[in-house]
Parts: sequence; structure tokens; C-alpha cells
Amino acid sequence: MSSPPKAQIGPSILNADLSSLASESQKLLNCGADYLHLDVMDGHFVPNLTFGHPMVASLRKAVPVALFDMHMMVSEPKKWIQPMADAGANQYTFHLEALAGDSDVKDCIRHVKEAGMRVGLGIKPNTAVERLYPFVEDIDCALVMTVEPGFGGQKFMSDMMSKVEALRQRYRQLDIEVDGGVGLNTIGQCADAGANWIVSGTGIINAPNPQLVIRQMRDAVNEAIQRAQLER
Ligand SMILES: O=C(CO)[C@H](O)[C@H](O)COP(=O)(O)O
Ligand SMILES: [Fe+2]
Repeated sequence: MSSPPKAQIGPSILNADLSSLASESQKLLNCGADYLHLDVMDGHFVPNLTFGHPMVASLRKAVPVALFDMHMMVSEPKKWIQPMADAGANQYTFHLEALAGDSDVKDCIRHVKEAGMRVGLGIKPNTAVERLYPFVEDIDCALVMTVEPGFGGQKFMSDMMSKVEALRQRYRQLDIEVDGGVGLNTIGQCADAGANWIVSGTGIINAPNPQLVIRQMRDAVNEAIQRAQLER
């Protein structure tokens, strides 16, 4: 019998003190984070600008082991695949909306795999979940945005949970990631809908006890996974 998806909690460092990124990242890992979610924004795909592969390469030197989940909010996702792989990225999640047609998406997926990374494919709030279906067999993780991408600290969009439910009903083994406004007050909705890769920025970074928040998020996801297993 295939094993159920695993609960993975990945803080987004977007709102961390980027002048001390390595120590902030290590602190989050010491608090029990399963991976680091690194938000790459190019100022075109989203109206904000963050960092690129040189920063990732420096961070990888300081943080040699952790899984780096690259959230590529960029207009040309193909362009950055090899630089990010060379920099030490492990998962490369690009947006469906950044590419014109299905063949471009499949081509991008293939290049990410050839570069040795896990493939994530993301959809923005206004994109229907059905647009992911033609690609799900080829990807490792589907990202359902629960805010309009571009900034941390926004309000969670509960109406995106129907997309997570639809994916989980169709794909029992798929890693489903949620990202945007996720905190202790919204993790229950995400877990019940079937998400198992949880990105949280301000919900963890601003918490007085990030270790407790990470543990409580993971517990919520594991309890939901167990309930779903019992209901089958
Ligand atoms: O992709 C993102 C924004 O586009 C960030 O990952 C997301 O916003 C995380 O921060 P928060 O949990 O504070 O919303
Ligand atoms: Fe993100």
C-alpha cells in the first residue's frame, strides 16, 4: 500500500531579516523546519523584487544540507533552471501563468528534471485548478497560492481551499503546497483540505515561539492525514 503524503513545514524567509539570512535560516531549521521556501521575484511576473541564484549559492554555502524550495515568481522560468540548480536548489516551483502553452510547460518541467531538481507547478488565485491536471503526472508538487503572489503578510484566501480539495481527491500521493497567509489560525483549513507542504512566512517568522508554531502546524497536517486514511 502506498504511503500517505508527508507533512512538511517550510518557512518562507521573505519577511526575515535578509541582512542575516544565513543565521535566520539556520534558526528556522533548528526550530524544526523541514525545508526553506525561498521567494524569487523578478519585478515583472509580480510587482516586487527579491533575489536570484547568486544569493542562493551563498546561502547554500552557509546552509549545506536543508531542502531549498525555490518559489519562482518570474516571467522566464526556463532561464533560471540551470543557474538555480548550480546554486544548490532542490525544488523548482514555477508558475503556470508564466508560460504561453502546454508544450512550454512540459518543456520547462523536463528541463527542471534534467537539472536534477524536484518540479513544482504553481497557480495564482485567479487560475482554475483544472489547468494543473494535464501536468500533475509529471510534477512532484502542486502549489496553490492562497494570496496574490508578490508580498508576504497578506490575508489568507479561504476560497482557495476548494482547489486543494479537488487536487487531493484526484491525486492521493501528490505533494500539495499552500503559500500565502498561512498561520495557526488557517492551518486547520489547509490540513483538512489536503495540503501537506505548508509555507508560512509571517506566521512563523513573527511568532514569539517559531518552534511551537512549526510543531503545531505539522501536528495539524498529520492529524488530517490520519483522519483521511481512516475515512478511506
Ligand atoms: O510567495 C509568497 C508571496 O508571493 C510568500 O511565500 C508568502 O507570502 C509567504 O509569506 P506569508 O506567509 O507571510 O504570506
Ligand atoms: Fe512563496
